[in-house]
Amino acid sequence: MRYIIALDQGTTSSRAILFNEKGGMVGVEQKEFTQFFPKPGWVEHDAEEIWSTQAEVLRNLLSEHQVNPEDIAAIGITNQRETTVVWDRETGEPICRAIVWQDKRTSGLCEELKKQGKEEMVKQKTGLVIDSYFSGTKVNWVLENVPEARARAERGELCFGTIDSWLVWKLTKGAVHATDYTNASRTLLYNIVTNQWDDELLELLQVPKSMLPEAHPSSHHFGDFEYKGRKIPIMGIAGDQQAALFGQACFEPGQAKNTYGTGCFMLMNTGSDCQLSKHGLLTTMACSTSDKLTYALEGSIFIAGAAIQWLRDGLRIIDHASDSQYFAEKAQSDEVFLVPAFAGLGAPYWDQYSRGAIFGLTRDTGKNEIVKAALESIAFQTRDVKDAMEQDSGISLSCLMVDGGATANDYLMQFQADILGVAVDRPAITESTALGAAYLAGLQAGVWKLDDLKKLRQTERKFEPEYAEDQRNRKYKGWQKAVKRTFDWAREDEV
Ligand SMILES: Nc1ncnc2c1ncn2[C@@H]1O[C@H](COP(=O)(O)OP(=O)(O)O)[C@@H](O)[C@H]1O
Ligand SMILES: O=P(O)(O)OC[C@H](O)CO
Repeated sequence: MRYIIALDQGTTSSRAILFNEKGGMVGVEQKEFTQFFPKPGWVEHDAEEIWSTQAEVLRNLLSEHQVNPEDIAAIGITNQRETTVVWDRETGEPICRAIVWQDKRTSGLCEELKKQGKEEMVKQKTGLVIDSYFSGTKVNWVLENVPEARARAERGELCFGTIDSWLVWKLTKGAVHATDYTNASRTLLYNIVTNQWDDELLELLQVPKSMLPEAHPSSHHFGDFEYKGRKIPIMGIAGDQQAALFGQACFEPGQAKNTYGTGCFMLMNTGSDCQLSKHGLLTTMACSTSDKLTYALEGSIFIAGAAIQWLRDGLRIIDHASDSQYFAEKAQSDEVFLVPAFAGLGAPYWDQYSRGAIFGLTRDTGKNEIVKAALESIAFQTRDVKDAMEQDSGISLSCLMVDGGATANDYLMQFQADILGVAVDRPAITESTALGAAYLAGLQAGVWKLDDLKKLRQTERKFEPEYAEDQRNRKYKGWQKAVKRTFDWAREDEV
């Protein structure tokens, strides 16, 4: 039996997952790591801790399951995207903490770039909007604010990478500085039409070219990790959301998935068509197994499962995320709406000044109603994105493939089907992200062919919509009214 290891480096935890050649999950190791919130709107990770937790779960997986290193065909890496690491090429040490995708410190620079009228040029080249979410302004911030950083970067002494690059660097002991197209396409520095780092964008954000990793297709031999005297090849890399699209076997144009984790990310494969959105979505690169490029439309929602974490850790009204289902089912009112714009709003609104709010409170509103509104906000945001996606692509979704931690919640899944008016399909393996990374690596290692993978996906449960049309429309209108009222809230000149 041959095995593939997926390293899944997420926003809140590092995981290592062992898959066998039938696509079955044989083992999982997971370790959470520290989230730093040094100032309002700032979110940081310690890149060394990311590496140490990732290395630890990999070691534990290998020792726990006593797999012969000879039987491991390849490693695939998948990662939280956009999070920015800058390290010293000589010592391999990060020069500051990693700036996380949720971090808003570069909102001012983004605003400035928009005022300079750069939005259209950036969109045409990158498929993205100008937002602090992406890596480019974060690299700029590091170079401007860490002492000596700019001079060192100009001298070619510093490397920039998203988390995949950082892990490859560490796994190969500094021999390889690389990334894949999916991750590169989230930096605001990569031209997704010409498929290369873009000089005009590098100039705009003042990032020296010498800092950048080499970009390759997602299935590619990136380098080797030495374990017990054997070289295990790293054969796959993809940003976690593109990996999930691949892991859900959405290989054909028009197929879409939504991943419910800290945020929610809906992606639709658009094939070789680099379609730019007119409705607030992003265009991004999907996984490529060769030099033939594949694109996707993406709706990025910043706060989804994180709203449930907030109920647990912030408000402390639930003990476990899974308790949210129990309280939501006991709720009496249907009129409370919670807009979890804790980090502004992503797709399709892109309002970095929006902030969270709860609407429709009355004297009888209690914990149950708030919990229900938080869960439902995840489904409403998904509906916003799904409508935009249908308008952009001209395709009506007949079914939505779902995955990620919060899909364990049956109340949420049923409400999702109800508010979308289409079926929601939960697969037997909801670890689509890791599975996608394993598929990419396994394809390159010759363990699978693409046709084999199509047969591996199995549905665990399909949630059919039960709402009548008018009920669906009434609820959704309430959400639209609520979300609009949060716009521009934190803008200084707003009265
Ligand atoms: N049963 C549940 N109901 C609602 N939300 C849940 C449930 N289980 C987990 N979550 C949420 O899902 C998220 C974890 O999912 P995961 O896919 O591991 O996220 P990530 O990869 O972003 O760290 C957390 O934000 C958590 O609050
Ligand atoms: O780590 P996740 O699953 O929250 O995903 C983060 C996304 O990649 C951010 O773009």
